Amino acid sequence: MANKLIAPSLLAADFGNLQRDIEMVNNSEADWFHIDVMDGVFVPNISFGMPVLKAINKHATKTLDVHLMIVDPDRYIKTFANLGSHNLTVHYEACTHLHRTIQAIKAEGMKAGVALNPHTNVNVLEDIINDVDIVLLMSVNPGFGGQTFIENTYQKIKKLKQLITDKNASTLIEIDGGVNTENAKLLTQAGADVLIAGSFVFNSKTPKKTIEDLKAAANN
Ligand SMILES: O=C(CO)[C@H](O)[C@H](O)COP(=O)(O)O
Repeated sequence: MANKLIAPSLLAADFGNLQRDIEMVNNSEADWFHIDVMDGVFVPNISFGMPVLKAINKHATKTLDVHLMIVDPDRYIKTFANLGSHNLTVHYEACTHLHRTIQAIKAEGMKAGVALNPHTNVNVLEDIINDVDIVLLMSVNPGFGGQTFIENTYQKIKKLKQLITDKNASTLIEIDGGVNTENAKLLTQAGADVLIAGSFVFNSKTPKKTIEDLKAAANN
């Protein structure tokens, strides 16, 4: 089984001690930093934007996996590339010309991701899956950390995995929301490649060990 990746979500970090939390992730078994940018329009919450990403990039030593929960993301593709993003994920629901957006992300040298809200059927990606590096399945409604995992996600992962196999694509499946050591193994067994975890990691008294436990559960 391929190495399953863990991406702690900085949304749940202590912003007053951001450098400390970034160093913790740097020194842990985590693979990526997950960074949620919210605009208060596409989702009912505002997180952080460019200056914070610039600060994260100064200290982070791992892949920056940026998730744009914003309307009309095309406006900022170049900006996020310049800020050091390695992966840039946009929402299917926020894009009018998804193919064009994906090409624009790749043209800036980044991996292109597409996120699907819980209500969006994975079939909408049928004609574009070979162009997509990462599909991020929201396993909670986007906008807030600490929500309960939506069980329907398992069947979406299996369906998406089948689509990827049928189309002979090499797309990674990333899961976002409510991930913990209870569901990590079931998620990777269903076909997930990358697990994002925010509150489960940063609310833990021993976050570095929690990342280790998640990594072990995901790869068990
Ligand atoms: O995209 C997100 C919310 O919209 C986050 O990445 C999500 O917050 C993950 O956090 P948690 O592990 O606490 O559910």
